[in-house]
Amino acid sequence: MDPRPSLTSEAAWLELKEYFKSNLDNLKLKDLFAKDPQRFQKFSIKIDTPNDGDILVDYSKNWADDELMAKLFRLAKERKLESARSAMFAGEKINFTEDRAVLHVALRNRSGKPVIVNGKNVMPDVDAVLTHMKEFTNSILSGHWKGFSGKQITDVVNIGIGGSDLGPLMVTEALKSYNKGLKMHFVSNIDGTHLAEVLMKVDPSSVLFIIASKTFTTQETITNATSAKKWFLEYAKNPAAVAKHFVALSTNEVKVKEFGIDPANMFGFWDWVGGRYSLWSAIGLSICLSLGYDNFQQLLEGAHFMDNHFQTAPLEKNIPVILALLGVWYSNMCGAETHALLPYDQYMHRFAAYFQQGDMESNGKYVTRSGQVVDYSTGPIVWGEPGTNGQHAFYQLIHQGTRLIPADFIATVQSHNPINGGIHHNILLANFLAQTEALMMGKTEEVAKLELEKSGMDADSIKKILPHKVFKGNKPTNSIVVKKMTPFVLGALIAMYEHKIFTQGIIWDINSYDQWGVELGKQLAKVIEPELNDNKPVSTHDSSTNGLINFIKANR
Ligand SMILES: O=P(O)(O)OC[C@H]1O[C@H](O)[C@@H](O)[C@@H](O)[C@@H]1O
Repeated sequence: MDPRPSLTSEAAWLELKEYFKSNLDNLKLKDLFAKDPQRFQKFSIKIDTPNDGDILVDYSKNWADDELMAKLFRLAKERKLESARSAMFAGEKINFTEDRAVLHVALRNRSGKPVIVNGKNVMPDVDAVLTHMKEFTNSILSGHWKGFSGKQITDVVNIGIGGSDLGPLMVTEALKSYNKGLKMHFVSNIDGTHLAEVLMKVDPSSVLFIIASKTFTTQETITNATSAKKWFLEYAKNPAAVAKHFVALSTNEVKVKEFGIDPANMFGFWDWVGGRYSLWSAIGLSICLSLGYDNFQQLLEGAHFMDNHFQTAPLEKNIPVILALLGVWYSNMCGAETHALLPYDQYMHRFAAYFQQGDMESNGKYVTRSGQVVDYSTGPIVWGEPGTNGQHAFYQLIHQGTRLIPADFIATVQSHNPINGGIHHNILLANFLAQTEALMMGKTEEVAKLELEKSGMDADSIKKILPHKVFKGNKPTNSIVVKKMTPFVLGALIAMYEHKIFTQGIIWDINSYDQWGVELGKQLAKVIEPELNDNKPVSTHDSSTNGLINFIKANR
């Protein structure tokens, strides 16, 4: 990709700044709706999936009108978004700090077309790993695969961290109703409690450990895997039994062998798959085992469907592009610092946690691709919890706090658990709808006053309480509604956010695909770890770090 001029010198950027200053008062949500009866039709997009119903993205409750949208699309064009998108899909090494292509889209490429990396079509390798995953999954689920004592596998423990944990965990939870019978467990934290708690629940003769690590050098994962193997061998006694109970997902065959896992039990992937984009690769093996291979394939199909939309829809009708541009508007022009992801779906309780890595590790960068320090903000803080729990916890601050918090509300029309005649889901949906309406409409002083008067309150008390009862409203939200959370639809939603992150990275001119920021803490932990092995006081750090280390040593 060519070097880009500084973002703050782009004509569209300057126009947006000006628009913010002179027009924000004209972008009040209530007025925008009053002015234009067609606003919902104009500012929403429905895409029709082949078998899983429509996906509706309603972005009409945003501080945006036609003129603003036109400026945002112009910004995307000035930043050469379309050619950057082609570069990614064509396998150019857009992750230049690691000299790597960025091709998670190849992992779910169902088009039959080749994808070339370093002059080689990678699709045969991708398909070979998928076939291996399919065979293995079928053999485990059918009970054909037996443990060392002849028992079938009943439990799967995925040991990984970051991208080798969050994706499989989020998806197996989000699609739990498709589970084929295996009990799924995830161990990520180096805190021995995480592994110890899981080991208490599983039987060594019927457990399968999946050691998931792109590099196979991550300290947490290798330590957890080593402790799991030690625990397993205490029961199995025979090192040959490891082959029946340990498999590896990695790009590093040498390290996998060194750990003692047979390369026949290794599922490979490649350096052009970023950790936080790897659930589509062999890292998805626990997803396959939980949902069955056909459902995993549906997840890939859904993502591919969204890849096609992102590649072919005009910018003005392109969902990831629109979500990204609105995010840029709020972050860079309106001063928003965070973005909330609020799924009204209990199964999606790890969705925000997943995209904390997806977004914050991708776009948490302060240096442009050409090495300049940015003079604008980049990736937002991403956070969220499922509705309605969030409503009873932090929504107060969204409704009446001082900060601007753009939020995506996500809901499914149909529930996987329509218990008690569907009343739960009706109430859930009513809350989903009411919140974005309330955030937009607010409650004026007049309305609040009338309500208090009607309740019979005296004038003095009304005066005291009235300011606290007013909601300013005008809080922007997106609503994303799908028919049902199927594997296909979830795949499409994940890919939608991936491409949103890509688009924002291009606007901000940062490399969204490296993660050097996670290294420094790891390096320092390696220095400190041996210092904890004796009781001698330490004085080589700053006084705070010395004080903390010495407190720990004195209290062991
Ligand atoms: O799969 P691995 O190699 O164990 O890495 C696990 C994680 O490590 C680091 O925190 C980062 O590089 C993440 O992006 C990665 O997902």
